[in-house]
Amino acid sequence: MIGCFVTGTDTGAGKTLASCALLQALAQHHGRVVGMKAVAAGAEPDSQGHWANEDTLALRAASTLAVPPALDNPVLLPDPMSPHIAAQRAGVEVTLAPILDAYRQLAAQADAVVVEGAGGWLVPLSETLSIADLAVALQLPVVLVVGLKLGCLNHAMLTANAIRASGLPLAGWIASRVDPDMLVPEENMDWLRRKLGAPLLADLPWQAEPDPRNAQFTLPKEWQ
Ligand SMILES: Nc1ncnc2c1ncn2[C@@H]1O[C@H](COP(=O)(O)OP(=O)(O)OP(=O)(O)O)[C@@H](O)[C@H]1O
Ligand SMILES: C[C@H](N)[C@H](N)CCCCCC(=O)O
Ligand SMILES: [Mg+2]
Repeated sequence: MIGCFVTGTDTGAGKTLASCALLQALAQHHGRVVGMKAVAAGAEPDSQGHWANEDTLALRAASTLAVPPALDNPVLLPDPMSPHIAAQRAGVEVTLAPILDAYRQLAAQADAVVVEGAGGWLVPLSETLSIADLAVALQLPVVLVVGLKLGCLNHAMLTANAIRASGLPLAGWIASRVDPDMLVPEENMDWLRRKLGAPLLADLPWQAEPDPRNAQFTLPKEWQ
């Protein structure tokens, strides 16, 4: 079973697009791949009028294994804001146990599980819990999505250092070209390639209408 935790340089870095593209790349080698939005903040009614999070719906569309919502999105908070505040406003406390339990159930059915975080690495889930704590509890290798724009070099290095300090391996990184007007993108990519110390798994071009099917991946050997 392959599992990984997708984090980003920030919210809006392109984690959902990258996670969907990663699911599709994994599906070329494995039959049952499933995405998980462990903690979602922000919900809208879906086509059947059920409340759902848009990242969860996108991950579902890129998965080959259909599972109940309690497994691919164990924590759904209505308000689109930092999860610790959304949870407070919903009158709930985010805890690890139900998320770990849902992940175990997914891992028992799937060949590959891609878990998307929320925002960046140190985003709070509660007064005492962060996204990093969740990734550590899951004991998953991490994929870092770098939203390629001015400022991302600092965010990428800080995040890579924090991931390694947590004891988890950085399995690779994905560039998502979120800013079509960025100056010297190739020079920035060159620096990240040399300094992040992990393989570039995919370089997602800027797309007016982002579609995960447009991605070319180089998966780590153990994921093929
Ligand atoms: N390569 C790209 N080209 C164009 N737009 C992109 C690209 N990557 C991401 N985007 C857009 O940037 C916006 C933010 O991306 P996205 O929602 O995937 O971020 P995220 O990291 O998943 O954030 P969150 O923390 O909310 O989960 C979206 O509208 C997305 O479609
Ligand atoms: C609501 C949003 N789309 C994300 N899911 C949550 C982003 C939290 C960011 C918190 C922060 O770092 O300030
Ligand atoms: Mg997302």
